[in-house]
Formats: sequence, C-alpha cells, structure tokens
Amino acid sequence: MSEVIAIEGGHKLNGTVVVSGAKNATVALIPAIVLADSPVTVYGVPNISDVDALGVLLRELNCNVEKNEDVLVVDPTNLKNKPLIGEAVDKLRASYYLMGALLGKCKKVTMKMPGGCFLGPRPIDLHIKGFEALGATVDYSSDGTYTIQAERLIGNKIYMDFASVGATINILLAAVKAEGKTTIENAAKEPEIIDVVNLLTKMGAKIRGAGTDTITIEGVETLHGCNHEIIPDRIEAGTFLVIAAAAGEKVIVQNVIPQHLEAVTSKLKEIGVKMDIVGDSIIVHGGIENLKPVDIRTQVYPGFATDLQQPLTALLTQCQGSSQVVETIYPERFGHCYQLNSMGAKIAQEEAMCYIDGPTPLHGARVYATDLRCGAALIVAALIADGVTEIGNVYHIDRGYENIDHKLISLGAVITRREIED
Ligand SMILES: CC(=O)N[C@H]1[C@@H](OP(=O)(O)OP(=O)(O)OC[C@H]2O[C@@H](n3ccc(=O)[nH]c3=O)[C@H](O)[C@@H]2O)O[C@H](CO)[C@@H](O)[C@@H]1O
Ligand SMILES: C=C(OP(=O)(O)O)C(=O)O
Repeated sequence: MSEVIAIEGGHKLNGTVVVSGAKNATVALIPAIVLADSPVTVYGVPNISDVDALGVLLRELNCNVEKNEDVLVVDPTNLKNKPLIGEAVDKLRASYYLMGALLGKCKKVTMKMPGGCFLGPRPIDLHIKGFEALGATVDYSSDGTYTIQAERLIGNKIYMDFASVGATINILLAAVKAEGKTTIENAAKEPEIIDVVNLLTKMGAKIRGAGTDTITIEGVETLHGCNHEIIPDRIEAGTFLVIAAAAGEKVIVQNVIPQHLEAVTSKLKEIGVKMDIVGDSIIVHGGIENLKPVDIRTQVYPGFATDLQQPLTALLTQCQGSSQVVETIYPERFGHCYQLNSMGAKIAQEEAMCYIDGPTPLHGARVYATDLRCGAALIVAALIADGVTEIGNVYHIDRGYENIDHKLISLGAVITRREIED
C-alpha cells in the first residue's frame, strides 16, 4: 500500500501558515545529541518521517527517545554502539550524521551508505576524507557498509574541495571531541550549520567561525545535555512563498527568518510578486497575472537554494515568456520537469539546465513525486491546475513537510489523501 494526495485546483488561498522547525537542521541536531553524556531537549522539532527514522536509529543505539508534539528529549546516557545496517538508514540522507557523531563519541562506527532523495550521484568522499584527516581508517565492504575507526582522533587542517553541507557537519561532529584544533576551510555556510554549532556549543563544544568559510574547533573531553530551539525551515517557508504567489490572494507565512530567504524573496520580487516583510512574517499578495520570466542559478548559501529550484520552476510555468534554470549543485535534479510537462507545462531540459516556456495553462493529471522537492513543485502546479491532480509517492513529501495537507487545507485548498494498492 502507498498513499496519494488528490488536489482540486483553482481554489484561492487565504490566511496564515506557520512554518515548522528546519528539517535540515533537525536531522543533524538529533544525531549530534549522541555526543552528550546527559539528556538534550530540543524544541520546534517538525513532525516529519525523517525525524521518525532517526528516532528508530537512536533507539537501536539504546538511547531513550521521547517525543511530545514538537518537543524531543533524547537521553544518550546508556548509548551502546552497534552497526547501523537496518532499513531506517535507507530512509533518509541524514542518517550519515551518525557516522561523524559515533566516530566522535566512540571512535568507531559501522553503517551502510545513507538513503535520501535520489538527485543524481551523491558521493560522500568529502566526509570520508575529513574523517581520515582526523586519523580514522575507513573500510568499505562489498555489501555497502562502512567501518570507520580510530585509536585517537587528532585535530587537523581540512580543506574541502566543495562547500558541502553534509561533510561540514559530519567533520564538525567527529572533531568536537578530537584532541587539539581542527580547521575546516571552504566550509559550507548554510544557516542549518550555525544551528548545529549553536547546539554543540551549548553542549560544551568550542567552535568558532560557523557561518563563515573557516570553522575552527578546539576539541573538548566531554559534552553535556542542554536545551535547544530549532530555527524555522527556510525551505518550507520558501515553498509556501511560492505556493502563495501562485495560488494565494493574501497569505501570511509566519515564523520565518527573512535574511535566510533573501535569495528567494529577491527572485520572487523580480518575477513581480508583491510581498511585505513584517517582523517574522512575510505577507504575500498572490496572483499569476503578468508575472515576468527570470533566470535562476542554484548555488551554495547565500545563493539560490537547490531545494527551492523545483517548486519555483512550477511557478515559472506561469510567467510571460522564457525562464531558464541552471542547477549547479545537483546537475540531475530535474525529475519534476517530466511530471510538470504531463500537466501541460512546456519545459525543455538539457544537461544541468532547463528552459521554461510560459505561460501555459496546467491541467490535473496523475503524477509522481520523484523526490521531496519534486513533490513540492507538483503541489504548486496542482493548486493552480484545472481539475484534480493525484500525486503519488507522497512518502517523499512526508520526509520534509510537516502536516502539509492540513496546512494547505487551512488556507482554503481542497485536498484529500488516500491509500492505494501498489
Ligand atoms: C539533509 C540535508 O541537509 N540535505 C541537504 C544537504 O544535502 P547534502 O549534505 O547531501 O549536500 P552537499 O552540500 O553535501 O552536496 C552538494 C554537492 O556536493 C557533492 N558532494 C557532497 C559531498 C561529498 O562528499 N562529495 C560530493 O561530491 C554532492 O553530490 C552535491 O553535488 O545540502 C543540499 C545542498 O544544499 C540540499 O539539497 C539538501 O537538502
Ligand atoms: C534533498 C533533500 O533532502 P535530503 O538531503 O535529506 O535527501 C531536500 O531536503 O530537498
């Protein structure tokens, strides 16, 4: 059995939507907790399936995990290190943060290659090089399992060929308890990295430079419990800005950090979307009449986020003329184009680019979320399409959007969810 959501297009959205805690921060914060010797309480935890899968993995490691609404308490006091080779590892990309966290805490980790959205090849060579630079040996067995271990972890200077989000966080997790000083150069600067560093600092870690391209870590012997509130999800917020622009009349997107959204708000302004920023809210005055085409190039933060490329592409189908998208992070992240075309869009894809010819009326169809943000793109399209769109593979969407059906229904969308035979 699997689930599909059916969206009846054409209903104008109005009202307020509250953004949840950031998926990409949460999924790193939870593994980071195993480094502590006492319980950590995290507030603002989104109710998404990635969090459920991490709960399974932490319980496999004998951590006590309690979740009550958006509050998560993890007690790692009785942690037992064991190989992570079960199916929960496949459910999300971020299971790989347990590599860095367990290596840092226990000096040994065995786990298989992580899952997550297929966006083309997603190697983890930079993570591995970072662990090796700290003194670890890495064995990769033919069944796809890594064993990473070290007698001692010793701080080092690590230059990353690419400012990878995952490698930056994984090296941080392995280095916080290493002996001496580690410097990560060409580190990623995403807000989620700052959030992880804030948690680690509250746990007693000594880290400087998060949010810049040079992060230094002075190793400490022990880390302890603390309380932490997760930052709002800038990708969920950006998705709702696009949804509001496409299908909204007046929609207030609440609980945002506007600076985190500058790349997407400036593109939306260029398209002609009217928005007002008031404190931690963005008020969007939507409507797809007279939108201007734009060119987008995805980049590392603070550039335009690859995770918002797909939902924005759905809006670009309604702009008056040709738009162009260049994907520099994941050259194959174009699974949504075929699906949008089956709803009436005119998108041509070539290598790491796509060209969108607009405006094209969209019609309801049976489509599939090929990955999480493809699912978001299909939701944008379905809300403005003529008729009913059925979106399959909803489990991708549930990995990263808390309660998406109910959030949209509260704005006036008409959505149902049902199970189907596979
Ligand atoms: C859980 C999480 O936070 N996921 C986010 C994270 O993914 P993730 O951490 O996997 O993304 P990275 O920043 O590491 O990857 C970016 C690029 O670097 C390449 N690369 C990465 C690591 C490596 O060892 N070798 C290598 O070649 C990747 O294939 C990709 O082409 O950042 C991406 C880029 O903003 C986002 O799309 C994902 O939503
Ligand atoms: C690609 C994404 O997630 P992950 O890295 O967890 O697969 C995403 O959030 O868009």
